[in-house]
This record gives sequence, C-alpha cells and structure tokens, in this order.
Amino acid sequence: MAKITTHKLQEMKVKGEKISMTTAYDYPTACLVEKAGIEIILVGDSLMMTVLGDDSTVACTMDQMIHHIKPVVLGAPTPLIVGDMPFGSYNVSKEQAIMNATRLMKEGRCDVIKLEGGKEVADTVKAIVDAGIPVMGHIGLTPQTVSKLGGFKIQGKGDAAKDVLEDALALEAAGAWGIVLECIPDELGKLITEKLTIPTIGIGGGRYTDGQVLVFHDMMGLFDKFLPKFVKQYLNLTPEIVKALEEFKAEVKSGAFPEEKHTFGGVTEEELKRLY
Ligand SMILES: Nc1nc(=O)c2c([nH]1)NC[C@@H]1CN(c3ccc(C(=O)N[C@@H](CCC(=O)O)C(=O)O)cc3)CN21
Ligand SMILES: CC(C)C(=O)C(=O)O
Ligand SMILES: [Mg+2]
Repeated sequence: MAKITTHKLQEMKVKGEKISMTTAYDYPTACLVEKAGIEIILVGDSLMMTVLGDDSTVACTMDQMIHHIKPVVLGAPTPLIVGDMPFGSYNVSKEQAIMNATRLMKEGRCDVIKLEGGKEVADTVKAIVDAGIPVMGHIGLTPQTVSKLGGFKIQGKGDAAKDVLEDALALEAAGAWGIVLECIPDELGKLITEKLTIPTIGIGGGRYTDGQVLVFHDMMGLFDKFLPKFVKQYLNLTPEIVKALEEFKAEVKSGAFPEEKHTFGGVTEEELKRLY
C-alpha cells in the first residue's frame, strides 16, 4: 500500500471516509498494525503507563520517545507515524519546541508530531509548522496536565464547550493538519468536526469525529489499571497469555517440555566419552 500522508487523510475527511488510528510502542506491534491496514500509528507518551508502568505521562522524556518511535517506524512503512511531544519539551520557548520537534523527526524518523493544548500553544504550533514539521493538536482531556485538570476527567461540558471549540479553531488557524479530541461530549465532537476543515480523531470524542483512536493495550485487554468508558475491548489477551504461561510452567516442571524435536544433535555420547 502507498504511504499514508496528511494530504491523503485530508482527502478522506472531504470524502467522509473514517480514519482509524492506534498506538504502538515497539516493532512487533507496529508490524501487526501495518498488516491490519490502519491509517495512523501514534507512538504516544501513554507508553509511560501502558509499557513502563507509571501512573501518568508526565515523566516521559524526549529520549524515551525517540527510543520507542524508531522501532515503530521500522515495523510499519505504510501508516502515518505520529510522535508525541512529551510534557516539558515544548512549553519553554518556541526555539525549544522547534528543536525537540526536529529531534523527533531526525532521530525518531516519525512523519509528524503531536502536542497537547489549545489557544495557549497556538503560537508554538505555528512556529513548528513554519519550521517545516506537520503538527497534530490534542485538546479536551490533555493527560500531561492531569494535575491541573484534577484527574482524567471529561472536558467541555456545559459552558466549557466554548473553550474547547475555541481551542480547536485556534489550532486550525495556527496550521495544525489534524486534531485529537479526547474525552468530550458526543455533540461537541460533532460541532468541532463540522466547523473544522482538518481531520478530527476522537478518543472518547463521540461518534461524529473524522476518525477514532484507541490505545492498543486497552483494546487488546493488555492493560488493567483502568478501563475508560470510551474503550471497546476487541480482544481479551491477558487470560489467554496467562494460560499459555501456566502451561509452559507445568510442562517445564513435569519434563513434557522440551521434546526431542526441540533439541540439538551434533555430538555423540561416544565422542563425549573420548573427551574425558
Ligand atoms: N492505557 C491508556 N489508555 C488511555 O486511553 C490513556 C492512557 N493509557 N494514558 C494517557 C491517557 C489517560 N487517559 C484516560 C485515563 C482515564 C480515563 C478515565 O478513567 N475516565 C473516566 C471518566 C472520568 C470522569 O469524567 O469523571 C471514564 O469512566 O471514562 C480517561 C482517559 C487516556 N489516555
Ligand atoms: C491518548 C492518546 C491520544 C495519546 O496521546 C497517547 O496515547 O499518548
Ligand atoms: Mg499522548
């Protein structure tokens, strides 16, 4: 398949074709997502929680992001690869933001970057875009500012809907190619998607966004610390993997594994006897 570009995704919005996106943080997962023909892979800073065991994304570093982006790029040549800018890597100055976005592109080799925030980061988004790097926005529930938000809570309810809409418009005006809408009311996701000319991708953003993103480990049943309402589990791998591990353990204990077919020849008992 031809490499997915932001231009192709823009065309999909115009044609009303829905866009699929999931996370991957390593080579084998990227290979699976490539095989499934998913259009976008997000190497998300959620890796802090899903594969590194932390309880927020705040501590994620640039080096960790680059470490995880590289193998995903190698495993998935077709999807658009989005690299998340970690907390603190774009809020000091425009120069800092451009330098770190450039690192994700040159060292990580992703296609585009994503950062969290609305109006307050619009100038930063414009500066990165002007430096030649396509930027995806991320508004609504922004996990990097969980401490300020007071928890992983739905955003944009009631009068607060206006702020989220204004954030979306500010990001589009700043030159973002697309926006993630996280944990906002169904009807607000619809309004923002209609008002914007760029694609919207929802995660708990309702039914009407141009696309949907879910964290790989959530949809496969490989993450059990919490299960947000917006997640659909397409597989529940944890019990199946645990069962396989228990079988392995039992066969090691009983000697049923390994069998002769799992062993190597190459020296006879006679030959060994001559050695001592
Ligand atoms: N595994 C995983 N999946 C995610 O979707 C995800 C991460 N990690 N890490 C970064 C953020 C954190 N996210 C989260 C985490 C929890 C909820 C949650 O529990 N939400 C409640 C709503 C709470 C409220 O509004 O009061 C829910 O029931 O969905 C939502 C998003 C989304 N992102
Ligand atoms: C929740 C998604 C959109 C994300 O930013 C991540 O996985 O890091
Ligand atoms: Mg993220």
